[in-house]
Amino acid sequence: MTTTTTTGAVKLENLQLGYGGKLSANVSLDIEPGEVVVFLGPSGCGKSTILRALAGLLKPMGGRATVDGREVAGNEAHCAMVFQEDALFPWRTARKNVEFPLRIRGLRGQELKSEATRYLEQVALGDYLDHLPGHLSGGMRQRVQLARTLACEPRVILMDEPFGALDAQTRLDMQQLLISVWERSRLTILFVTHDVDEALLLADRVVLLTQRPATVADVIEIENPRDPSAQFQESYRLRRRSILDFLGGSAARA
Ligand SMILES: Nc1ncnc2c1ncn2[C@@H]1O[C@H](COP(=O)(O)OP(=O)(O)OP(=O)(O)O)[C@@H](O)[C@H]1O
Repeated sequence: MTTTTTTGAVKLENLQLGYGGKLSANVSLDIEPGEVVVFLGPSGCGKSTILRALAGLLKPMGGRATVDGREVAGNEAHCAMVFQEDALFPWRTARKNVEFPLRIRGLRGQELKSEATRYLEQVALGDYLDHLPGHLSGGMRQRVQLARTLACEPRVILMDEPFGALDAQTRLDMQQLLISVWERSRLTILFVTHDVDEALLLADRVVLLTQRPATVADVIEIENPRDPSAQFQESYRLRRRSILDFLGGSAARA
């Protein structure tokens, strides 16, 4: 992987997570700065739980998670989350939504406006600055959410099935948009999906998780990450088949 990114190293060390004393995940994993890691696993295994812990929304039952050597605590500023259902303020325009984290960062006046505009232009929404979320399509709302996430200047972006609710074409467009955003920012991205093709397109590494409690079953290095033409290679077809077999086997055992 060629990247000059120096921040955004994520380390999960025997990280145990759960609810009401019941274990949902027990994972160890080292993620390099600027890496895109995609989690795949059976439904309910604990994928979202891992992201929630990194966002500081869930306290570990054991072990630890660090970002650049610093233990993740509540309200983790270094990690920003993008959910499947957009979490925009419906009464604020696209630009005002993006201004929100910028205000927290201390920006005001013309600088606030121009920075928010710049982030929205990065996601090709420069013509929709004053639109309310309700007047935007699902894909556009996800783009606003991505712009708002970038405006937080996180070291790590956590994406929980962000394109799961979009139609097939919009989903492909969003994948390409995310690739172009990543190429510019080189941020570390942890991404959860159920879609094997999405995982194989976006990831530097795909992490296969077992049934609940999620543990790391396998880590697959992708040779040509973010190259759409890779899907026409035989190696892609074989890898895709083996992942589908793994997921199918997990579902059968559940
Ligand atoms: N707030 C909660 N309270 C209690 N149990 C929970 C809570 N959130 C999740 N769980 C349980 O923890 C387990 C892991 O949930 P999680 O949402 O992380 O799975 P997932 O792999 O992301 O699922 P899916 O692929 O279906 O989205 C599930 O069995 C779920 O029922």
